[in-house]
Amino acid sequence: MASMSISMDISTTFIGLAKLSTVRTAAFPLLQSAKLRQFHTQRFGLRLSVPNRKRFSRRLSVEATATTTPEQSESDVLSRIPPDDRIPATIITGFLGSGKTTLLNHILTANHGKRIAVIENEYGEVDIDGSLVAAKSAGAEDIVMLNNGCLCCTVRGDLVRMISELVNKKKGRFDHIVIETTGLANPAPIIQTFYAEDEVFNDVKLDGVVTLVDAKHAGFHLDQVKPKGVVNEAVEQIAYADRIIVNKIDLVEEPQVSNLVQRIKSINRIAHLKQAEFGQVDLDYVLGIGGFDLERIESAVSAEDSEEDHDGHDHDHEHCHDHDRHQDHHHEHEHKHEHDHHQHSHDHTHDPGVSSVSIVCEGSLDLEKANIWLGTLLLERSDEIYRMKGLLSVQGMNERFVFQGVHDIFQGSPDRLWGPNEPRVNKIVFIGKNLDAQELEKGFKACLL
Ligand SMILES: Nc1nc2c(ncn2[C@@H]2O[C@H](COP(=O)(O)OP(=O)(O)OP(=O)(O)O)[C@@H](O)[C@H]2O)c(=O)[nH]1
Repeated sequence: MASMSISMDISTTFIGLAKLSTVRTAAFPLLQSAKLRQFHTQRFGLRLSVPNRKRFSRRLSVEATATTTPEQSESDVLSRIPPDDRIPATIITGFLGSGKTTLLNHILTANHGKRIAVIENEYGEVDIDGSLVAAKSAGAEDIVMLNNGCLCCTVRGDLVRMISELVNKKKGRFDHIVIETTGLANPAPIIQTFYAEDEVFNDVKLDGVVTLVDAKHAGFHLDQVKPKGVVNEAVEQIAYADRIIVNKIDLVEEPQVSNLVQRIKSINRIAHLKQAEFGQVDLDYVLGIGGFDLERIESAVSAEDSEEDHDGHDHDHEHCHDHDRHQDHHHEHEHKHEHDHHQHSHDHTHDPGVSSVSIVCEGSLDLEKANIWLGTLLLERSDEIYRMKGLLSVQGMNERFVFQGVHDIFQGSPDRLWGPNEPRVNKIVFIGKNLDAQELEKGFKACLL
């Protein structure tokens, strides 16, 4: 994989992407950082919520049966404990662009003998991750897309239905479910689904939460000071992890990785942590972890939680983002959680400045123009453009061109050939702060021939 600096020549970068099979552009070293350092460190205050203690305790009741009957022989006890043959599910989470799909593809293409069903949740209505996963996923039994909202919020009910459907219609055809969340998902409500929803709990057990952390950009997201009541998703994703993968270490120097590792440990001391490039970890690090232990997390964060005022108040979450094309996200979400010993309330809102803009249009791209437009855009806005993904139709190229960007780094490669009757449609999604949909669409369309 070649790398080049945008400062060399913006106008050759995008063309380079199109010509080389896979190219990473490590760009804008000057831009990144002064701004990053001025963010304050946010104190982490995890609020772990057990949605329904009674239901959650069902999981414990099996263990209680085993330990509260000492007079019985071990074999007698064991015979009373139904084997847990529920299907394991792994949640892959991590901030935008941290490498979730890359890890998923690694899982799907590796030789582990497991038949895996995938639930893919994309932020924005254009299904790009699904195409990228599907293209490489010889190992996947099924890939189901959840495109109309963020799993942790509006489509949580859909997740329940989807899991039930998978189980009811395809039981026996897969051994493991992998769920990739959006980069902006707060994992807590997703985790809770596995304990709170009968339809899920009876057939599926949460095997583990794997969080990808982008070694280059994570510090920026962790430092972001959110408005009062707004969840810092990057922090929560680390907080809820069983396994953490500090990914993309090829993009940074060792001291930066060490600092980040310390930082992560200050948020979550109990998760196992590995460093990786392109999500390349042993599969037994991420699959077959053996159960997400809600109580383990709960006790680990109780010290921080106890510093909050918990006296008998409701716990409301409110998230705002809407996934209409060319619009800022605003969705509202409210759910109440009951803690073991007390109730409390917090308003959780996804950062209201974060939005996605999706552009879909037929036509062929003029690379020269696209290059100049994109280069200029990123020079000015790379801090605020968290993520770009595109499936592009490039003039003179027979293959689809897959384009990915995370802040100032972007990468592209030709994908499969366009089908003979397949419309050459460009799809590009931007996720970031203060995006101007009209401006982006205008700029992109101006690059079409
Ligand atoms: N240099 C480098 N690039 C990586 C690494 N891992 C992933 N990438 C690239 O980073 C980009 C984003 O990776 P994805 O796997 O799509 O990230 P994601 O977390 O699924 O992204 P979202 O779905 O947008 O949240 C892609 O271009 C990957 O090829 C890595 O270790 N090093």
